[in-house]
Amino acid sequence: MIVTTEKLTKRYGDRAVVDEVSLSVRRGEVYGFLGPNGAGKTTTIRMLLGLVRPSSGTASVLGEAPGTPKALLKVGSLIEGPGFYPYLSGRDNLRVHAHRRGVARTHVEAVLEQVDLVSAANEKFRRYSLGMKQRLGVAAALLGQPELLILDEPTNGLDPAGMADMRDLVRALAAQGQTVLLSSHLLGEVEEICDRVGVISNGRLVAESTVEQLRGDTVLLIKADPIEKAHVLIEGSELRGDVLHVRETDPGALIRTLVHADVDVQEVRPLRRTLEEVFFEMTGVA
Ligand SMILES: Nc1ncnc2c1ncn2[C@@H]1O[C@H](COP(=O)(O)OP(=O)(O)OP(=O)(O)O)[C@@H](O)[C@H]1O
Repeated sequence: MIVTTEKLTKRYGDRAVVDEVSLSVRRGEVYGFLGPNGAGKTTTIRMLLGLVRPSSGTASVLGEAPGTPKALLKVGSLIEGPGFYPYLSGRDNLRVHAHRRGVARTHVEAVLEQVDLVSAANEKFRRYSLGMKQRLGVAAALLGQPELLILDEPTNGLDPAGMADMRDLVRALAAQGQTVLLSSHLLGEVEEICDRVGVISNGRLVAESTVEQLRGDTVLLIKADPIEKAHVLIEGSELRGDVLHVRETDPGALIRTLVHADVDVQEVRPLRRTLEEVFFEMTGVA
């Protein structure tokens, strides 16, 4: 396990903004920390980085207590935009960061490549698009080859193209084996790039599982004629108006059964609950 928390809690006054959160991030996965604004994502992440002291509960990051020098050396993070100098180039900004963190200069070229900014490396930071600025932030977080990369709302404020770019970047890093913990209030985003998801609502972790598990079983929708005959033939099917719903079995076998019985099959398609629907059910927030 790269990260584990045990009943991690942060109270401000008598309000628990993070309330007994127990989560785990495994090596090599992209873990999505999903929740509406104000749910407690940033506070949790700040506790994992040793920036906020928990009121109770524990957290372990790469086997270390959060915020200890040993833990910090193995974690790269992008929370608030890192300080970059507008009049320095992207490359020079990274050199400054590398120097501050005691990372060899040669790493700068490697991370520029990782985030696909080599061709723009000599341009001044202030000329970068928001998406490029964010990628440079990820590059800075990658300096020192951290075992864990933590990104807090990495696509916030980006236009759709920038968001797509950032998703591609996270996927590319994951393909290289990088463990990533990212937070988001965007379901589609988490759905697309994460292996597992922790859903947080009002400070509480209300679910933790793979995206698939979260969605639950897939249901097949069947249109056929005559529908009543199909209903009788397909065990466990439910007649809903003029279509059938059935928990996914083998669609091929199902179609064969109907066709052999002279039932005309017009449509068979999966009815997938979107993560959005699931999320809404769990948090009451669309
Ligand atoms: N220092 C603080 N003092 C008091 N309340 C705080 C403090 N920091 C955060 N909060 C409150 O805790 C709650 C959770 O905030 P947090 O930033 O962790 O949420 P979040 O899920 O990251 O949301 P967002 O996406 O808006 O950042 C919010 O209601 C916030 O107002």
